[in-house]
Amino acid sequence: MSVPSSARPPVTSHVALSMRDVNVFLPTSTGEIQILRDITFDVGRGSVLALAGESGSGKSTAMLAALRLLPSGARITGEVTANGERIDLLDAAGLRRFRASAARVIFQDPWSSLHPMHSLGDQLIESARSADRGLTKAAARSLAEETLQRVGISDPAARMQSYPHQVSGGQLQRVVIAMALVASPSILVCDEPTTALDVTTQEQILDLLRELKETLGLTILIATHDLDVISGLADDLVIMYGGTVVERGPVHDVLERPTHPYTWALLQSSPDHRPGERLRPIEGRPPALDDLPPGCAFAPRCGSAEEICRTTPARLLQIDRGRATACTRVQAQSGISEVEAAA
Ligand SMILES: Nc1ncnc2c1ncn2[C@@H]1O[C@H](COP(=O)(O)OP(=O)(O)OP(=O)(O)O)[C@@H](O)[C@H]1O
Repeated sequence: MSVPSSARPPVTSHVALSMRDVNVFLPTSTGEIQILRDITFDVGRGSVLALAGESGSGKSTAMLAALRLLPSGARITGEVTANGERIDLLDAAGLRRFRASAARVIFQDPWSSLHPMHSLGDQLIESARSADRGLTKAAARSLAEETLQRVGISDPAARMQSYPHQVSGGQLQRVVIAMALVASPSILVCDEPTTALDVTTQEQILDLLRELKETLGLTILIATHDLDVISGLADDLVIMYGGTVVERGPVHDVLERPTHPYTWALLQSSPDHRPGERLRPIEGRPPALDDLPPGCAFAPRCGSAEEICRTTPARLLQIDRGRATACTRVQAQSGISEVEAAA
């Protein structure tokens, strides 16, 4: 018996952040290039969803699209919903409010997230007051100190006086996380937040994110190359390839029973799941986004590809409760067809 195969479940109140058929086009000297294709996923309220894939698969662009932080000239279609609000329809004032308080972003490199000439305290206070204009400077200061304590910075009052160059990378990433938290966001978007840090520090930052999810009920969308990040922190996993989602599901299901040959190849390329290890490249090269093959984008690198994979575009379809795959062969084996999906 087949299960319902729509890969687009309705957005419910349990969903904090949702992307529906999101396409992103960036301008080039000769026109525009499509970076993302039909991205669809939900991040459950208070849960962690990881985006994984090789470099260039579109993870960062998907995160920027979720916050409408794309470079100028970018064109986006589809729907982005956060806390029940259509982000793709917000005007400039609505967007400023959304980014100042509801959703905050943490980038890979903590040094680039902070102004080198301003004290950490001033930057934390500014961040808190950008989210709540009614907050006095004194209240913002005490919120900043409390938050530094929460993220594991000792002697916060003294640390507030420091400048970024006086603090180690791991401590600085904690400060960047505190800068996000002073805004009391419900959604934290983390773009490879540990990649620039040494392995021990990576572990500490991951522990902190786990703790914040548990104690504050934060919803976290995280992009990563690191399988250890995925298995220890995420509830759900989205695998991206060539600007599209090729597999989606609960993290342990996907890691233990991958359905898409690309997911399988990713896991094979890093069999030990060692902490801090970046995924080793898979044989062959990722596709050029402006020259995708006519069928499945992974077919040229896929040892199991058949004629249909090379000729028919792959579509992400639900094959089991909570599981979706874009592998045409697996869909056929599961008795799922696109006709059913459209019904
Ligand atoms: N401003 C831009 N103009 C043109 N192409 C871009 C731009 N930004 C990103 N791209 C292209 O979009 C694709 C996806 O990039 P993106 O940074 O989203 O991938 P990623 O999976 O996050 O990679 P990484 O892990 O290396 O950060 C890449 O091919 C990249 O070259």
